[in-house]
Amino acid sequence: MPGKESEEGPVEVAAAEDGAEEDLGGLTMEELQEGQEAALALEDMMALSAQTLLHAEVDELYQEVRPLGQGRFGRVILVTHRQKGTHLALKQLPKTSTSLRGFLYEFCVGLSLGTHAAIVAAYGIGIESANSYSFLTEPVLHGDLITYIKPKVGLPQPAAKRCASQLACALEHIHSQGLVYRDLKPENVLVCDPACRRVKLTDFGHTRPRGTLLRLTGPPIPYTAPELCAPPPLPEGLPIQPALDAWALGVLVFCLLTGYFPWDQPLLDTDPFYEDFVIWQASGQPQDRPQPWYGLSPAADTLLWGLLDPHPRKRSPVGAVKGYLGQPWRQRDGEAEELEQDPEAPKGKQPLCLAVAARPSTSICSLRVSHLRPGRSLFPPLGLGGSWTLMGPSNSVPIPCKTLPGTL
Ligand SMILES: Nc1ncnc2c1ncn2[C@@H]1O[C@H](COP(=O)(O)OP(=O)(O)OP(=O)(O)O)[C@@H](O)[C@H]1O
Repeated sequence: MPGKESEEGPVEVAAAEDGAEEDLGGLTMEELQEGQEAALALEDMMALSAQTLLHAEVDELYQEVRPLGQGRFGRVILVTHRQKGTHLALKQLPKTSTSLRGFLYEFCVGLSLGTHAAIVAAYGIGIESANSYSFLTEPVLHGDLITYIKPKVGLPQPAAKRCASQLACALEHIHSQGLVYRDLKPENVLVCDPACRRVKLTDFGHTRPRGTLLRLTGPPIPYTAPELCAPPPLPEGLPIQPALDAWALGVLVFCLLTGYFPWDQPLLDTDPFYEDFVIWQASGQPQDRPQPWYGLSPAADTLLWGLLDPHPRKRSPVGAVKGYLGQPWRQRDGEAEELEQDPEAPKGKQPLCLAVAARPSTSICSLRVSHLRPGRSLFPPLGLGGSWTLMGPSNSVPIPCKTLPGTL
């Protein structure tokens, strides 16, 4: 997404003369300065890039080979350079939905970060055409990570660890530049080879300097950190911190290891899966472990509890992943089974696996139900949408809770 200017603004330094963190919405003076330096460096780069934009139609310079992807804001095409024959990825943003400033912002952030091995390299070529703005990056030809995460299974453990470690390094690099990425999700992670050995982060349209004031503008998604869902500390919004990315990394690692989202939204009272997680974090008792978390190892629990701490100041930094790479992240398969069928589990919390007929899809898929507590709902695996009818274990008798609407 190209950089948006509305609803965002820098924090006023003058508000913090006595160094009180409250005046800065929880930011320290040092953190604020780091963000402001990043913002100034980007402004300089945007001014220079505006002067060096090529004015041409894309097909005068490049030959289209095939589409690589389509986002909400732009399409990405594989092209070849007409003289050299080099393959490149061209992201094209229509002028109807993208301002020159928004384009320059995304272009320059990508350019300043693209030197990292786990970030898509940018080529510093920006083009203004009659109806669009475009820039060029390296093409990454094995699709995005979402297609590799098997629903209800995830990725093989070595691949999950490699992805987590490379993404943690990429995010650390972004944070070291005074920026917050803000859009970590599998769709923005490009895969370089079929075995998922190397991945690269792309799409810097949401990246902002640390301390930029932001409000949540749409409904939260699993990757949205809880502090963004709460009323902001300053009237203008929440000053953003790298902890937002640490939360999203925790959710992504959970998805990689299980093939499930841990919750739909990190909202107590609204999302029973999040509520279960917070109860388990508070008690630390094995019997409170939410069903979707069965199968994870103690090391994965500790790592994820740190990244998913609801308090941003206590949350582990993204680099914490590196300290856990030498330990298993999943229980042995047998152990996971034993846990699921634990006869000692209290009756009211016995996990249950039910068959669900998905509509309008024709396939029958098995979904998990959180706990046998009244009012508790389905735990949706990744990648399934539509509305659902709960069926009994025999796969024939509908359960009294009838049709559950559910859209992913
Ligand atoms: N360098 C690249 N090489 C190969 N495919 C790419 C590349 N960059 C992007 N894509 C593909 O194009 C899709 C859309 O790109 P991108 O996320 O940059 O667009 P967007 O409009 O900003 O998306 P969003 O809706 O998330 O804001 C990606 O999900 C990916 O599949």
